[in-house]
Parts: sequence; C-alpha cells; structure tokens
Amino acid sequence: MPSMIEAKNVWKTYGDNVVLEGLDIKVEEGEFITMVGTSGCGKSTFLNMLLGTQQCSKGELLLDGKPIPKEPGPDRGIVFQQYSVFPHMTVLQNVMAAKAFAKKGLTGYLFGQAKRAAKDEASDILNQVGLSHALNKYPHELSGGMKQRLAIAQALLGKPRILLLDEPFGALDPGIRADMHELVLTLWRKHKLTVFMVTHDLKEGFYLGTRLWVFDKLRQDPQAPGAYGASITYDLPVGQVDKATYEEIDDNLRPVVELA
Ligand SMILES: Nc1ncnc2c1ncn2[C@@H]1O[C@H](COP(=O)(O)OP(=O)(O)OP(=O)(O)O)[C@@H](O)[C@H]1O
Repeated sequence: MPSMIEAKNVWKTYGDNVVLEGLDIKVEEGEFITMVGTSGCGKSTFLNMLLGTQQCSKGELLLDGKPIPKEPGPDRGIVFQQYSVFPHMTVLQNVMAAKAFAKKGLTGYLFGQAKRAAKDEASDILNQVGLSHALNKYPHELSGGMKQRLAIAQALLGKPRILLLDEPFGALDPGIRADMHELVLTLWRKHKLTVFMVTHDLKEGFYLGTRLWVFDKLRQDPQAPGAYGASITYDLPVGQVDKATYEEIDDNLRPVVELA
C-alpha cells in the first residue's frame, strides 16, 4: 500500500528563487508532523503544495500514491495564523456559510432539510472546538483563541483526513496556546487526522508532534541568496531526541542578531 503522502525529489522555484529542493519523504496516516525552520525557508509553501494551491516545479507529491489534486478539496483542511470570517455573520452562521459554499459554490444557499442538517453539523463541530456558548456571537466579540477555534471548526467541516496548520497559535498568549494544544491533540485523536503543522516554537513542535522536520538550506551562496533551496535537514521521531540535538536545532532557528 502506498504511503498517505509521499514526496519524490520535490523542488519548488519561483522564477530564479529556489525555495525547496530535493524533498524525499513518506508520511503515514495518523502521523502528526511539526515543521520548523528559519523565516522564508519554504514551510508555508510546502503546506500550500499539500493543500493544492501551489504545485511542485519538479518531482512528485503524491496522496495515496496519486498526484495531489491541483486545488483544495474537502479531504484537506487548513488553518492560518490570521483568519478571515464574515464580520456581519455570527459564529454559527459563519460555519453554516462555509458548509453552503463547500456544497453549492459561492452563490450557494441551503434550504429546508439541507439547512437544518447544516445547522446541526455546524453546532456539533462548534461544540467540539469549545464554542457552543458562542454560537450567536459576532467575530468582533471573539478573543484571539476563540477566533482560532472558529477557524479550526471551519477546517474540520469537510471531514478532512489531513489537517494543515500554518502557525495557528503564533499570535496567542501562552495560557490560551496551552488550551489550543490540548484541543488540537483531542481532535487529532478523535478524528484520526494526519496533521502537518508549521510552528516557530521548537518546544511546541516537540510537544505536539510525533515527528519533527527542520527545514534548512544545506548550501548557501551569499552572492545569490535564491540560488539554493531548503530541504528537510532533520526528520526526528519525537521522544527520541537527545539534549545536544535539541540545542543544535534551537540555535539554528534563532536569527543571527539574537545570537550576537
Ligand atoms: N506566491 C509566491 N510567489 C513568489 N514567491 C513566493 C510566493 N510564495 C512564497 N514565495 C517565496 O518563497 C519563499 C518561501 O516562503 P514561505 O512563506 O513558504 O516561507 P516560510 O518558511 O513559511 O516563512 P515564514 O516562517 O516567515 O512564514 C520566500 O522567499 C517567499 O518570498
């Protein structure tokens, strides 16, 4: 049986800018991959390739042994750091609208039984993310953590097998982040998701993931910063990492100014 996700010598370039080079990886269903790396090294680009909004420039990115579809689908949900919702709609209406769009396209409306089913489904998902008390609130009435809970609810609507998280908790306070960590771990287990999560926080990466990837450039040309791309320089099963390796990764992630 093919791996759920397989990258075979994947490259991504934008014009002369080589962003990713030679990615070769296999990911099995149910893994929780956390991804760290310096700013601009292509982590979001890789997530977008999994989502289907970006394509490889060279190589193959496979889902169940077939090329990933060239557009987002219900099997892949995504949560970004900043999320946009309809400001004039309540929490419940926003989730129902996402359902209607997924079903009927941008002009879609749901009526009768379909509308009632969408409402039940939206309420259930909002309950799972801990927003059952906020169904009738408007986005401007939500805290940062509540907004991200809403974003997660939207991402889960299509019953995805794969959840893509692009620094979803980067803007949240530490206490709220801890609550969100527990939520994500609960949803990952409950829905048997395969998760790919970008984070700037190495500790978060080690806490949440079953496997941690470090994106970095193996070669650099100071005269031509875009000449070489990043690859996955560490692929670590979480829980089996010694202190020295952790500190080495941590040092590499910190900007040069901070180390000076
Ligand atoms: N649509 C695009 N067109 C051209 N260049 C792009 C595009 N998207 C990303 N890039 C470039 O690709 C490189 C990688 O960007 P990407 O956002 O994937 O990095 P990142 O590792 O996620 O960074 P950060 O941690 O800061 O979010 C950057 O040099 C960026 O300018």
